[in-house]
Amino acid sequence: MAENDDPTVRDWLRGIEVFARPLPEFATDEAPPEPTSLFLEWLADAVEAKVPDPHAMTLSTVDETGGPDARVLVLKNVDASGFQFAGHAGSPKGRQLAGSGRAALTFYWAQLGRQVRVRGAVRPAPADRSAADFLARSVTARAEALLGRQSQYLIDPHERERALRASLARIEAVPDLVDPAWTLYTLAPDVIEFWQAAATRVHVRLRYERDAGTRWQRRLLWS
Ligand SMILES: Cc1cc2nc3c(=O)[nH]c(=O)nc-3n(C[C@H](O)[C@H](O)[C@H](O)COP(=O)(O)O)c2cc1C
Repeated sequence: MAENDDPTVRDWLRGIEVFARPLPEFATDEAPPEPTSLFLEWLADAVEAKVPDPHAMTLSTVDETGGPDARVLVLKNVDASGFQFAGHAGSPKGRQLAGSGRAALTFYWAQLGRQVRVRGAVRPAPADRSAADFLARSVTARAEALLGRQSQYLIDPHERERALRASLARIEAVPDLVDPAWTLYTLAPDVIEFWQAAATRVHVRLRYERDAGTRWQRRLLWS
């Protein structure tokens, strides 16, 4: 059978409805001059609509060969400096962020038919802020991070259990132990797009682009 030639799967996928629910209107002429307040408004709407894990987002990066990579992370904060998230500097995403210095974030809030896309330069936060983020994590999450082996092959699950126990013991002995490789990153956006689905399929798109200064330009996009 040729690739992608299974009519059962194709028909099954085609039969799944998309955007078949009441969706909000997006009055772009009422959008604020800067995107942060609109993002926070949409995030609050997602919380209100009980979207599961509304602060989960896809972080996209490129590796040293230009190959794309992506994974889901939680958003830690948003302020005038940008979007913050945290991870291990020695992980694949940490190495990719250090290499290219740029990334993209994607949020999708299905209940509301809303997508937000963010692009920009990424910088590590000062060590004290990364440390504070690390110490705010659960003991197990800290113990796991201290292993510094994220995304490596796991050959022996028993070795992982042993290493985790040793890591937990280190934290018990020194409760404010910090992994210096745990890093809070800030993505300073230069482009943010707000995308609102419509049942008519005439979707509404508004893109904020930062000009050479710090001002934002708002532009509608074809859908
Ligand atoms: C909902 C959700 C939230 C996650 N949050 C984080 C996070 O905040 N930081 C993190 O390093 N990994 C987080 N992960 C795990 C990442 O998706 C990923 O597996 C891990 O960071 C390794 O990625 P890498 O190999 O690209 O470095 C989360 C996964 C999910 C599904």
